[in-house]
Amino acid sequence: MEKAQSQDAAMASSDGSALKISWLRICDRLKSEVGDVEYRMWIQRITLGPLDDDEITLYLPERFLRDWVRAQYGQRLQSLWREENPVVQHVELRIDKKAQRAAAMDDLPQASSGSAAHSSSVSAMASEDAAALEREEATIAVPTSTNEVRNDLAVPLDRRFTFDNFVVGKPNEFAYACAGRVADHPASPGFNPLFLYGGVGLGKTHLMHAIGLKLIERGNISVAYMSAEKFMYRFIASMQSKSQMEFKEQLRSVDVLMIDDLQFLIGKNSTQEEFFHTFNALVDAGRQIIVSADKSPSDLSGLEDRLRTRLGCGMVADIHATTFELRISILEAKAKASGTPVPPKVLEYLAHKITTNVRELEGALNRLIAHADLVGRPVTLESTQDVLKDMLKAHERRVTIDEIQRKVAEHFNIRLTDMSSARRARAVARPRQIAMYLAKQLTSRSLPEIGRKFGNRDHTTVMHAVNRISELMEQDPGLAESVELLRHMLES
Ligand SMILES: Nc1ncnc2c1ncn2[C@@H]1O[C@H](COP(=O)(O)OP(=O)(O)OP(=O)(O)O)[C@@H](O)[C@H]1O
Repeated sequence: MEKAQSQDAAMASSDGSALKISWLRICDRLKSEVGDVEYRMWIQRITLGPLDDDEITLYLPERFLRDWVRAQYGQRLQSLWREENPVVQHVELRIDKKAQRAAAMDDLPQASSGSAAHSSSVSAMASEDAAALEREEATIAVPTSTNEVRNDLAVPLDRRFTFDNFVVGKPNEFAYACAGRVADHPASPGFNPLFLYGGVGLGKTHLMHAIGLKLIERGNISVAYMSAEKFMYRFIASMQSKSQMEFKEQLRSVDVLMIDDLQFLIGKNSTQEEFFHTFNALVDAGRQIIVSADKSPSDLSGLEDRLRTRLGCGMVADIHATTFELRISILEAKAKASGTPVPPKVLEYLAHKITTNVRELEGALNRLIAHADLVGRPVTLESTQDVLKDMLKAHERRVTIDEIQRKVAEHFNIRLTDMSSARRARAVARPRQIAMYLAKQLTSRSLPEIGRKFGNRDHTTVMHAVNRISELMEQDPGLAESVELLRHMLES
């Protein structure tokens, strides 16, 4: 009787609709754990396959997606399935063969048949991607120079991002000089590739565009600029539309290739490989490559070694965080260009309050100027405090993972490097877990982002740390007090 019941339960939980419901619930849970961006990028690409005994198959359309999902979410998918549906004990991640295109040049396996139901979901995905790409294309302005690449590969350059509009100070003078040199003498020895790196909103894109604009202005040179993300989507789209050769040829035909935010390619092995071959082909042919990233080549762990080595072979230039003096100079230049008078004490106030990046500084100034124009009153310190109230408040409260790591390391008297080290001794591992817990509580970072900041740990490790510290805080008042004290120090 009991056996019959459990068989019934197993059947009920393994029929198609029960599986779909389980899968939807798992997707919801993953979405809240990993955040919207990661979810859309990876989990949403998965389609549900059949259940065979106790093994559920999940499909991904490309090898690199499959490998990435397996490495990042494999264990978590398995444990969520086990929780949601006791019939499922194992999760198998497979490449959907129908989604692949026969491509002799490519490293992906050859196409073969798959299930009809599944192939329709994949072609739906392919057309969804194509539609997204079309929408993107539609929002891209038409290039105004005949020298720009006239294919669908490159994104037009922003004409405001010139060398003249770039304010130079100690933190960016070296990068500025290197960019100027490449604009004057592209592909010269020692400057190919040019690798620009630095924190968010510090002018990397601006400098790349400035190089491109100057080269185009001088004439007869083709420049292609795109983000690494766009490179990846173009690459995938070319596979889906069987136009890889065209994609490769277009890339290899440019004189200057600029790829922004290269860190996006971390973990995307097939796209990295494609980029590596493009890189070699262009450099060997005496063309210029310019790359930007948030870290130096040697710190971009997750990129293949051979690619990192090649990226570091030319000129590597760091853009440092802004100083107060540079922020003031940037504000003065932008205020002057706007034509609206802004008193020096307002500029000083902004430069003191907004220290994170130039994009935010610029945004604050633009808001003040727009407000003054709209109400027809001059900008004053009082109006600044009022207009930017919410923005300034958000700045005051913002806590970064770096600060959390520093404070926690100081508090427990451990080395800062132990926050990302592999050491497992309790004296190090517990403070690290506390720092992860505080990062989850005090920042809006997703679990994978937090994991990356702690020595590229998996998001499940972060989740475990968060749960463990919550439990311990209930059991151990001493530990709860330490954590609360740290939270208070970080928030005040
Ligand atoms: N030194 C500078 N002088 C003038 N404007 C600057 C300077 N640095 C940055 N900016 C402006 O700040 C904004 C952000 O810069 P940009 O987009 O180049 O940053 P980024 O380093 O590429 O950031 P991300 O990491 O987000 O890609 C742009 O509007 C840019 O013009």
